[in-house]
Amino acid sequence: MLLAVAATEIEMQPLLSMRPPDAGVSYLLSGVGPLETAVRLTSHLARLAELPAAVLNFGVAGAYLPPAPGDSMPEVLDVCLAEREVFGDFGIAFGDRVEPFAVPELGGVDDMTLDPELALRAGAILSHVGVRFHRGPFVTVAAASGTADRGRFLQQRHRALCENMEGAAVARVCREFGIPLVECRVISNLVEDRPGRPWHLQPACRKSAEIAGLLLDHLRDELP
Ligand SMILES: O=C(O)c1cccc(C(=O)CC[C@H]2O[C@@H](n3cnc4c(=O)[nH]cnc43)[C@H](O)[C@@H]2O)c1
Repeated sequence: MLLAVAATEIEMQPLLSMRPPDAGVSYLLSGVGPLETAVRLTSHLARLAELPAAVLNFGVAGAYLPPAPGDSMPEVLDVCLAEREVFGDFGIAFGDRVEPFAVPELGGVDDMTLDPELALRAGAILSHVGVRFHRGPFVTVAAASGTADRGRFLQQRHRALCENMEGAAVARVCREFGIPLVECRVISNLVEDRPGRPWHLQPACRKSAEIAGLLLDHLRDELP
């Protein structure tokens, strides 16, 4: 059994509408943000008689701007596969900067490498069908970045591709339960000064659901 997790109806619904009910896959709406996600996912997993073989976290994300002109970064509707997930706004905020606590004991697990084998498999599945994608670190924030400066800070601090509001919480819970996680998102917007350009939420959600369906179909056949 695989578990597909998305934050909102607008991200989940296109996947459900394009797939028949499937004995090999279950679905969970995590809600928006790391707290709601950790609570709902933990509560869901704790009630299962058998844990899923893997979790897929999918949906949309905001791409950080290129650190220097000409640098390659994801653009709107690009596909991104996570190598790591980091809690980007855990610590002490100085304007757009976030610094870790000086006392290490105050820190929890805030930087997680995702299952490398699963990430490789997911990458191979995407490549096999000709889907181009970016691979790299993702940042999770409780407060979506509203300025390009904050985005630039988080991008440079973590060498990250994009930000979202759930992935690190999913990673932390999966680590606790010993479940491999793969995370794949499609860019709906750029992290820039608000209000910025309009978001491409609907096409990004549709594309993200198509990619999620593809990954679920292949991984369901490959995993125990
Ligand atoms: O209206 C807003 O300002 C707003 C801010 C963040 C997310 C939303 C959504 O409706 C989408 C839900 C989902 O999208 C992820 N997401 C997408 N872009 C970003 C971003 O630039 N920063 C953080 N999260 C983003 C996130 O995982 C949300 O759960 C609306």
